[in-house]
Amino acid sequence: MPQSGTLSALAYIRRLYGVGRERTRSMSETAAARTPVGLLPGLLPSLAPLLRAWLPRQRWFAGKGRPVTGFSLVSAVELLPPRGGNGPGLLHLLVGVDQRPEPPAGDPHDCYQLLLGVCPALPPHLAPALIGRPHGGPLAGLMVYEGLYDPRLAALLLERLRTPGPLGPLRFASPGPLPPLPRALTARPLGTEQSNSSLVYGDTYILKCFRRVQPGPNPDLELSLALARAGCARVPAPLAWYESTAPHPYTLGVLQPYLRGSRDGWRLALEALAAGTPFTEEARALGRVTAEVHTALAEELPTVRLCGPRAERLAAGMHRRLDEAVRQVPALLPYAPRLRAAFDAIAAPAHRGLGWRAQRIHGDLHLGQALYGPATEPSATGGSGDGSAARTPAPPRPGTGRWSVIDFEGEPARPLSERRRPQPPVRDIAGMLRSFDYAARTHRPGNPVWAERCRAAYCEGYAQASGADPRAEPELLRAYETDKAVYEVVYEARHRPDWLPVPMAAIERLAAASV
Ligand SMILES: Nc1ncnc2c1ncn2[C@@H]1O[C@H](COP(=O)(O)OP(=O)(O)O)[C@@H](O)[C@H]1O
Ligand SMILES: O=P(O)(O)O[C@H]1O[C@H](CO)[C@@H](O[C@H]2O[C@H](CO)[C@@H](O)[C@H](O)[C@H]2O)[C@H](O)[C@H]1O
Repeated sequence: MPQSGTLSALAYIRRLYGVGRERTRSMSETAAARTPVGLLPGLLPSLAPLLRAWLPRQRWFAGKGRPVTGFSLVSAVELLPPRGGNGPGLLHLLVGVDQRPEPPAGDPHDCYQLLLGVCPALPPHLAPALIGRPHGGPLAGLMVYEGLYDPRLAALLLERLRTPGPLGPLRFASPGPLPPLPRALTARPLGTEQSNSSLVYGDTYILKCFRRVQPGPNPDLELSLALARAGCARVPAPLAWYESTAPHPYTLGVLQPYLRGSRDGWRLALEALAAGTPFTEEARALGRVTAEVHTALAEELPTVRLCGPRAERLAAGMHRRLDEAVRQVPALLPYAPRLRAAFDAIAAPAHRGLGWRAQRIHGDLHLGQALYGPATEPSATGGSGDGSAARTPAPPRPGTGRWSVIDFEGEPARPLSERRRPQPPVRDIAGMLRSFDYAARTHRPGNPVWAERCRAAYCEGYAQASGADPRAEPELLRAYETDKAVYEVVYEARHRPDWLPVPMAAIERLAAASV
């Protein structure tokens, strides 16, 4: 076992998992990083049948429901060469996926980040990670699997993040040196697969690997760095990240401190509903935190006023998204005219020379993005002086903890350029209001009074901390709630059809309300 927190992690991996010297030599080899020229010919054609079956089953695969018609290799890096010894290899691939029909706007194909483990025989505990065994090509006869599920490969990725610098088309970066690695920092994939894939290292760090990537800085990294600069303690500050520099700049992964002992707001809200207890104090505190985050973002990044054509474009965007949503989910059609009235109402002030304040925002705020944790800061390493892992604190009792906000990526389905634009902060508030409604409707029996109380308390908390009550702009709030509900209808239809009635009930309510 390692002697100290600053051990060579390679030596640690070697000892812990019995990875041979020949194999681990690859760590220094990878520093000189190569595109695996020997692998390229035939690699993608041999993986294509496996990926065609495996990709659409992944929660993070955005193109569900449209057959995959082809693949293209955007980049390939051997983080650990396959066939280098007895242990596994790790391939980093960026793969373009062609589907039919092509999306009506934007890129004709999506690009996904894949971290593929490769080994001669898969240990039984990794059986669920199997992608398949290519019949031909450079990996013929080897097992190809989801590399993030293999703690040996996850450890390698963390070690790579500790040594900033280029690696072929990849670049590893950090704002400062990582704290010493605590002992026994075992990696586990986060159980709940969401839009991306996350690995938790010994309850100390969390590494989020983005799946569908788009060229340009991912706002999850960009905004978390800005908030760290602003000294906002409500958002875990990035410790390291990796990106690709060629052929396109993609943000690929971000390492943050893991907030031990915290629980997400969605679970807490459902528990409160089940216990029949109010959630208004938590909602009020969350409103205050949202205001703190918005204030810090407005201090750190540009703000604008959306007047004239820019305000009209806001409404036009909502109309466009509704058009597309109706195409995908025809059940929206009967409600569309009434929903459109809500969108038109926000363009009206533009005709009177008025406008809306806009700034960088979270972009996909809901209860699952708020973590309620112990009021005191966890230590940066999670380790005690001797390098042993710290005990995970018990989750705080209601009223004794504090909220943090995570996942500033915005709505993953939207183009990155759109997600990075300044937007009215009311949009985030609408997202959270929708979430209280979601929780209350998911619970049996539904509890609209609970939701209404939470919604009011959340707005009050926001007003207390920012001086601006979001309810003072009712047209904007309603338009954004409607826009969010439309997004949710498409999201649920695509990812969780059983949940479709939840946002559809909101659509019905919003369409029935008078403008
Ligand atoms: N810093 C953190 N500390 C503790 N848990 C976290 C942290 N960041 C994320 N999580 C957990 O990981 C889950 C997924 O993270 P998120 O950033 O929302 O990923 P995705 O983009 O895949 O939805 C969250 O719901 C939360 O439970
Ligand atoms: O957390 P992600 O960035 O992956 O966000 C996506 O998935 C969310 C669900 O996990 C989805 O949120 C919707 O369901 C939530 C309950 O599960 C609810 O609290 C939210 O209000 C509702 O929008 C989110 O929209 C989607 O982008």
